Amino acid sequence: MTATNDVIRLTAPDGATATMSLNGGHLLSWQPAGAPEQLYLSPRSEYASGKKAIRGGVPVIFPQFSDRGPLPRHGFARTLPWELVSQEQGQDDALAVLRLRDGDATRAIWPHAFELELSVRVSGRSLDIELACENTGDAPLQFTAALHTYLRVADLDAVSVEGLAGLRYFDSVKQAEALQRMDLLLTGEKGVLDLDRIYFGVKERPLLVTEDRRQVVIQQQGFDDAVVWNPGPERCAKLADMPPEGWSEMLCVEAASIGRPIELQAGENWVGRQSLSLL
Ligand SMILES: O=P(O)(O)OC[C@H]1O[C@@H](O)[C@H](O)[C@@H](O)[C@@H]1O
Repeated sequence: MTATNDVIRLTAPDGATATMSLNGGHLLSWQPAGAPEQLYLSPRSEYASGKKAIRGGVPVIFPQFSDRGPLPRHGFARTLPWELVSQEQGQDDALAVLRLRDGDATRAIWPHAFELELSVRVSGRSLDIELACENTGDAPLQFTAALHTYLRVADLDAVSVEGLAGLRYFDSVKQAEALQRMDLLLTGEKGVLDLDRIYFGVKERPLLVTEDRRQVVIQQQGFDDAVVWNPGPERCAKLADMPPEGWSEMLCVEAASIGRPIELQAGENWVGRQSLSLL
């Protein structure tokens, strides 16, 4: 395992790897043991620190999801420099812990004292991403958050997501609430393209993402909701940091807490986790 500039490479003894950037506390790559890359990273992504978030991998969304508040879109954690707390190779895994604390830049727009820790663990065919927040101030604070995972797919038309049946969702494209009736969400379907939905109350339900014979199980803890996002061709064309066809090679399945913001009293902690396993 090495740390070059702001990039940290984790390698488990079984060959599973992950790469993280201290810029944004951003997971860039996950390669399970004996399997290809599982995360999408845009070839047009901008890496310049403090300017734009990296497009792809797993951006950390904190303390505000999307435009649901006065802060910059998706908050500030994804564009600030994080520090490396620890990095180690265990008997059957590799782990890194990154930290972000409040500073002048955050207090100028969000007047709270906090400490975020992002822990990433790779082992075999699984990846665990844990986001912890401690209220280090003396007043209560509230936030929304997400682990904005961009899954790499070969062809969105062949991808389905199972496990959301019966849940209410907010359709951010139509700006309306709806009920997910079918268990199978065909993400590349005509009419579903430009998919941007917040599913409420997912909690610990496992979600199964299938593309031909590849299956990834995603399970979350601590996060209430999940977001499924794909910009589709038209919206993608407007994203300067995505190639025109990039939308067909990715699907975001995000562990999130949006509907019910997380409240922390002084000294309290919250932990949210997203675990991915390649079957
Ligand atoms: O372009 P950004 O700021 O990284 O956001 C990407 C997308 O992130 C998703 O989480 C949101 O639901 C979408 O509405 C948004 O477009």
